[in-house]
Amino acid sequence: MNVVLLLARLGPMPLRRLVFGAAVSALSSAVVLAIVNRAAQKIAETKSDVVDLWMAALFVVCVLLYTASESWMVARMGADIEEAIDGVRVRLLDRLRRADLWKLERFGETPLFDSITQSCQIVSMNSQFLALSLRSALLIVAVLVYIAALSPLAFLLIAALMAVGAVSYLRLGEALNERQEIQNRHEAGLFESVSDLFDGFKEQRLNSARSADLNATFAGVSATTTAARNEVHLHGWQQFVFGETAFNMMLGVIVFVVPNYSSTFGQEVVKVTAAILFMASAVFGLMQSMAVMAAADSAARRMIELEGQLNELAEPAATAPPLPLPEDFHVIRLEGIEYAFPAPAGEQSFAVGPFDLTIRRGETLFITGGNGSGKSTFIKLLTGLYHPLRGRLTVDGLEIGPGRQNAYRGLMATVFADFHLFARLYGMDHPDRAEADALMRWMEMERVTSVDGDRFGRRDLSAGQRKRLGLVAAILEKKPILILDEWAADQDPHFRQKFYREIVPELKRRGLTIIAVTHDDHYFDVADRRLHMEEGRLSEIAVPRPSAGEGGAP
Ligand SMILES: Nc1ncnc2c1ncn2[C@@H]1O[C@H](COP(=O)(O)OP(=O)(O)OP(=O)(O)O)[C@@H](O)[C@H]1O
Repeated sequence: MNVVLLLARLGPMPLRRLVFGAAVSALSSAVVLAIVNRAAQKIAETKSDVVDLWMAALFVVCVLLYTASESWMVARMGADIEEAIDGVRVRLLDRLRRADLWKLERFGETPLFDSITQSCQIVSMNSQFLALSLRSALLIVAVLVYIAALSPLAFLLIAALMAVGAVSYLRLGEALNERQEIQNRHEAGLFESVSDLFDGFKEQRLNSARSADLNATFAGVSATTTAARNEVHLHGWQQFVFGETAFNMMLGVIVFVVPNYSSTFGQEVVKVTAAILFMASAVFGLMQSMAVMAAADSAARRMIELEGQLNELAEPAATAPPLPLPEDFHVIRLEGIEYAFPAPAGEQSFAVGPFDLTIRRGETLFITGGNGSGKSTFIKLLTGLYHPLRGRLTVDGLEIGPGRQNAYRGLMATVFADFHLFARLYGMDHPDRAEADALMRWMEMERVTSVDGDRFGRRDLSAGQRKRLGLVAAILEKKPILILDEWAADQDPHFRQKFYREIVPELKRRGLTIIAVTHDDHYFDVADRRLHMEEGRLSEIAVPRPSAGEGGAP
């Protein structure tokens, strides 16, 4: 039971509480049955309608005990399972945070979204059924013990019938679980289709053929999901109807079979029948809970599995003891660095390197090259987001292994081509207000938005404006190295010129080492060095210097 495993992560106490609550609830319920039977028998024997007050008082106590223990158990269980879910959710996010980039790219987003949102919700909504299942199971055991005390023969027959019924019921449950798994896979496909529609909303609105095709594909995925769901419902009901039939058979056995083999059973038949009918709510409750629990259990399994998978996605830097690096470094050296993307069978993988390169502090380096030549891959290797297959990276002679990875990354501020503008300036407690305002003016953004505390006032901006805010955030980080991937690609001609002719030189003057991927050949002269990428290989090209009196801008 994966929900139990989830709960066990909080230590032994929640499980003990659950068993204790269920036992008290089941026992008090069974005693209620015994009291009712006893009281009814007494009335039948004495033919008197005088109420036995002691028995009535005991009855009230047991009913109150049942109510209190049941409410306490379900409420406690709900709180415990929420705490367990919270723990898993936080751990999932923490592991995700420290995952290796390329392993994460391979893993995909869907299972992560599913587990962090949907699975948590399913477990949370259905967890109380675990408490009810356990209480129902214990109540059934208690009633069986009561029946055994009344008539050992009836007990043996009922127990045997229940054992056969339970095994068949569980077999049907296994078939149901398989269908449930198939349904989950189809639902993940449905989720992917919906994401596709959201991500490509504009494109599909502008092209009716694409929109119709997308719709047909979505309808197909939706139909298979519906079919899978129907299968689940069908198997669920088949299982339930089988359970009901088996239960009715038990009553038949009591009334039609047992009297043939026991001469004394006539005195007990009413009590045993009452006991079985009393057990009905527990049996049907258990059957229903098990169906619901199957969904919660498979969601809990997905959460537990994902935790394990994310463990494997963690990069070595996440667990290695951290080692420091001097912030005032002088040189970064790449020696024989090579990397290749794993390729599907039969296809050739894209490989970059070997890179042999020295970057000196304060240099402005432009990385140029055609689309798909490997510039962004090089940047990911340089920033330590991808790990080279061969070669080594050093800072002032210190090798960047797992222990120094975080300190090394700490030297850099970045604005990637597909950068994300965070809701808050995470990691910056109190950015200097005056400096932030000055930067906003420098980026010509002061009329559009502002830095309020540790967040930007607005984030619903154009692509070029968002990039400007990304640069403000990167400069505010005050890191010695600034890495920009096609930063100016979204800028208008005026600001592009300002970026290359004013901003980059000023940042260089402030001592920053700037490494920028660019296609803007009019401004290559701004760099100290230009490295050109072709099919994954870097070569240095002389930087054109404007002759005296010649303006750099086009
Ligand atoms: N996650 C990935 N998995 C597999 N292959 C990848 C992955 N990312 C990039 N590639 C491949 O690596 C090659 C280089 O990609 P990269 O993004 O480094 O090029 P680029 O020079 O930055 O191109 P552009 O100028 O278009 O941004 C491409 O052929 C691409 O197919």
